[in-house]
Amino acid sequence: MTTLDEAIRITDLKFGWKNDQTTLAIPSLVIEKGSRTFLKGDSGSGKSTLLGIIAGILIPQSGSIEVFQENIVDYSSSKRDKFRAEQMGIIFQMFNLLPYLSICENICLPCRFSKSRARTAKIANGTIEESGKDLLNQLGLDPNIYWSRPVSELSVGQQQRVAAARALIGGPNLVIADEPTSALDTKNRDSFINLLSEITTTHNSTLLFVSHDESLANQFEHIIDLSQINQFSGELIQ
Ligand SMILES: Nc1ncnc2c1ncn2[C@@H]1O[C@H](COP(=O)(O)OP(=O)(O)OP(=O)(O)O)[C@@H](O)[C@H]1O
Repeated sequence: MTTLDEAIRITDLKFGWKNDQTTLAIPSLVIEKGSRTFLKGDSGSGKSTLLGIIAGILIPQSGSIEVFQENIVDYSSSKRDKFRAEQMGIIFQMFNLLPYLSICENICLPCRFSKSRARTAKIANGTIEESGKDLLNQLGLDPNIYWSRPVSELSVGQQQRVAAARALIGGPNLVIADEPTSALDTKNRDSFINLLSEITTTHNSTLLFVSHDESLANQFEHIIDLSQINQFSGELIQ
């Protein structure tokens, strides 16, 4: 059972991309509500897979994944989608911006799927759009220049920041960031992490951050090494 202080509780997780292979076998993992955690692990060790499971995008073969006291494994896929839209802001490794939408439309999208995030954005800045512009500005992109542009015109580092603004709008309870700084220079990377910390602290959001760059780990309260918690030893999933 999860307690009210917990954002995520994973119990007896087993996941394999194919039924006869195990990628993750995690007996137990607990992440406290409001904490900021750095998840590290070698390339290919399963970090993105674990984030996909926590986000309810991937379903494990067995185990329970409780997010804010709800076992999302038991949910239908539409209920999981709704839960994700309400509770989570996700910066995907490949950004997943919608290329046929403008920057403005991409950033404001979560507020179309979540009333509570729309409400929080309006309370913060008057309108959803102003909230998006404020985030974009804080991330170092001038909204006067970029707001109405198609995302296809952006550099990779700029797309990463638009993806971050989309994840943060409306203060979701859980922010999941998969290599969110890989395309940023040092200056933008540091201000990005500061902003992520600031916004998640303001909303008492839980932050789960994945990066190859271990020099970033000291900016987080908790560090989880996937190789320490993943008991996968090559056995088949039973
Ligand atoms: N869509 C997929 N289909 C089949 N296997 C996959 C798929 N995605 C990942 N894998 C496999 O799962 C394992 C874990 O991959 P994952 O992307 O989770 O690792 P990672 O730790 O995030 O790596 P990186 O740091 O390089 O992004 C790898 O062996 C990978 O080949």
